[in-house]
Amino acid sequence: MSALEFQDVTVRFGGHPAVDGVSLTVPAGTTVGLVGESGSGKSTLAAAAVGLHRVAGGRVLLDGADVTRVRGRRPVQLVFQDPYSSLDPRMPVGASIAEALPGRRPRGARDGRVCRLLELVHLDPDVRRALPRALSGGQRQRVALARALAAEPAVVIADEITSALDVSVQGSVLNLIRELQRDLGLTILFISHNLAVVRYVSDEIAVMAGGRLVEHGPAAQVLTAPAHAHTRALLDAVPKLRSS
Ligand SMILES: Nc1ncnc2c1ncn2[C@@H]1O[C@H](COP(=O)(O)OP(=O)(O)OP(=O)(O)O)[C@@H](O)[C@H]1O
Repeated sequence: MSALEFQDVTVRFGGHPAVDGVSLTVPAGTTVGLVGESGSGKSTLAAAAVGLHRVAGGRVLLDGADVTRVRGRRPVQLVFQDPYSSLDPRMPVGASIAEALPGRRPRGARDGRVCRLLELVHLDPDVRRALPRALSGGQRQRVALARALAAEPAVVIADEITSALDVSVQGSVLNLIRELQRDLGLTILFISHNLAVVRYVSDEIAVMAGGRLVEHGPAAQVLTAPAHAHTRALLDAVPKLRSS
């Protein structure tokens, strides 16, 4: 299990800071939910952690080492809202997952590993022969998770992974996230604009607004005693928040 640590991270686009001095730790083996309205900088922070955006200031550390400088195998895996962006539409999903497996292994061993990864995300191993377009949105998102797990990551960053799904499917993907976190001891940064969704999976909740982190604490505390006006506004946007 590994901790992911953003230390005073700044990311700029054309001089404008989209992420402005954010410090946030995702403790090993826990899920931290990151919420904030559209444009608050959540995705930019996530992309910085996997080297997709250059960090203009600060550092992103994995167990104390700068993760943006890691060569080869990526210990931090990012799963997006739209699995089409991570799955090649012309490639059977099994091949997409196999591509992400580390190291060399015989074909039979690769196929066996792909089947086990599909089972882990509760898909029939036969799905490996299908193209992404033959699958439902929820199934594609499960394949994207299997592909991320194939890389044997220490940390998974899930960026709005349920936002494009029907509400009924959202619940089953959220259950899967909880299960994977618990069974594999993953460290997860779970990003969503929807506080109700974040609440369901998170040990801690962090809130971004205007590129800055404005609130962070245990999930129950942030939800019941929000300290910042932005958090209260996000809570007000979820009128049907039920207790569980
Ligand atoms: N590649 C880019 N080039 C220029 N500006 C960008 C780029 N990516 C993001 N931005 C800007 O950075 C700011 C933060 O965007 P970001 O996508 O990180 O926010 P977000 O909280 O993830 O919102 P959303 O959920 O809508 O994606 C916004 O003002 C956005 O327009």
